[in-house]
Amino acid sequence: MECYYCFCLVVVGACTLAAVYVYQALWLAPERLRAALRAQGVAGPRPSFPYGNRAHIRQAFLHPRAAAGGSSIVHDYRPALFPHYDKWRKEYGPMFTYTIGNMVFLHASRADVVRDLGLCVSPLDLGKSSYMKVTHRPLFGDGILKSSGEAWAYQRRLIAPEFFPDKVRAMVDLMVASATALVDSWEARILSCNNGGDDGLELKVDDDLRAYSADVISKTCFGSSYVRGKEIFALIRELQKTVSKPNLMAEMTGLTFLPTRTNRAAWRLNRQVRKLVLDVVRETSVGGDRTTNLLGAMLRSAAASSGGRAAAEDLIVDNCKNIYFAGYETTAVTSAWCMMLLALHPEWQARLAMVIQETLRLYPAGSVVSRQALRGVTLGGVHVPAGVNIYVPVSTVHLDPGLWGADAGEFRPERFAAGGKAPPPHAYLPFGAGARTCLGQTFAMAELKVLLALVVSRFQLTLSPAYVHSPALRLIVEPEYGVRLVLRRASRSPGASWA
Ligand code: HEM
Repeated sequence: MECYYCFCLVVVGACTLAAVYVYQALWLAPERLRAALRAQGVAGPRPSFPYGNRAHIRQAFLHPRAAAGGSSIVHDYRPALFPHYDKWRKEYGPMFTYTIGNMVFLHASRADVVRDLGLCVSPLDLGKSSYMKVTHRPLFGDGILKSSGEAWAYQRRLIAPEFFPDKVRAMVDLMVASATALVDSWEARILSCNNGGDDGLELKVDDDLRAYSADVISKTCFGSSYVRGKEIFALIRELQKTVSKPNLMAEMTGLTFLPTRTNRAAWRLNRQVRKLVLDVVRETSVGGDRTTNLLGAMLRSAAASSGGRAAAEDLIVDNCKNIYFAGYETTAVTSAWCMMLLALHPEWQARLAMVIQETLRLYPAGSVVSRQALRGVTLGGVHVPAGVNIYVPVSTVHLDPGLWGADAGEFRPERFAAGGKAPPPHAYLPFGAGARTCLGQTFAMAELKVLLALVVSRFQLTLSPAYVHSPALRLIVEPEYGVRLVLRRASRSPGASWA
């Protein structure tokens, strides 16, 4: 009998301890962070236990989203994609706090916060936001995009030199060859579908632009041909779709081993991608030290490291996936948005560089710049305690009439004209901000310029009446139904300029 009481006491004690631990982790710890922000005047919606403000977010999404076509295109996609941010910004101003599960967020759409992000130069100050890290693990692993601290700094040092301007210049010929193959194929399709006439070709350009982007990344960074990379890209895109919905329970508990349908699909895709990447690695290894591309740099670093074979393979596979994702989707989607805007505003088809910049302002592929304070930092005059996730909503900064003027929501590439009024400081961040800005920025701009210059020199673009304007968030902001254009062969070269 005594034994029974002892057992009951142990069970009750263990349950109480577990309950206290859970309450501490899910409520008291985040409440301390919220209190520190509240004390400095940073307010926000009241969270409830245990999911924080998740119900408020769901409610905000209940309103029907706008989809528009033809002349009724509105560039501001925030009411459709981020209605909760819009609502809270109206209630609490440009800096507010909210909570998802036990993760506390500081939402800040102010240029001084962007400026201060740039001042936090130590990898120990700010890391990447850990929100969705568990959900996205199959897609990003511990590669450069999602890692923090010294692990991130090491990978940045390893990868950055591969995207220095002289390296990118050496890649331009490969970009031109890939872009030429694409426009040649479009021209051939126009000719074959019109029997040599020029009534134009209706085309959903997205998949072809993805193929171009995949070809460029594959050849320049990995030396493999697109034929080999094609399978990897298709799998990564499937993986991206599979893990794009937050798995809140896994985020709060860290438990990822449950064989749910999503988990099983992600594991399968992950195994397939790993195998294919390692196949490419084995082929590349034959080139040994002579391989001068990104993959070669990673192979040399892995060979020099003392971390063992599994760690070396992880470094390579994770970063190949990261670069495929970072450099493939982003550029393909930006070029699709760019062609949509050029079709809508044909008068700009001869002046491209400003158009690319304006496209990246209206349709930045990365919708937020996200960080997590690894130790206390000061941003925009607010002391942000360690553990807080900092989200800068890029489109809100880009569309702020206080920063960009009353026409902030309109397509006006001339705002980037050389010699014109300079864009407002710390208010343009399509490639991120601070120490973690996009490594592929020069590469991406070169790739976009090469492609668009060739496209507008060969074709006149108009928007198809079938185009439906519906930006959708799938990790990056994409045209939900693709970009449908009508392409006609240009009667003469318009002489696209980089003005
Ligand atoms: C239009 C095309 C692109 C856009 C809009 C874009 C945008 C971004 C953004 C917003 C970030 C996060 C920056 C931050 O958190 O402050 C990022 C990071 C990154 N991007 Fe890009 N990117 C593009 C193309 C590329 C390409 C072509 C590559 C490589 C081939 C690339 C490689 C990377 C890498 C490695 C990082 C991680 C940097 C780090 O965390 O240290 N990106 N990019």
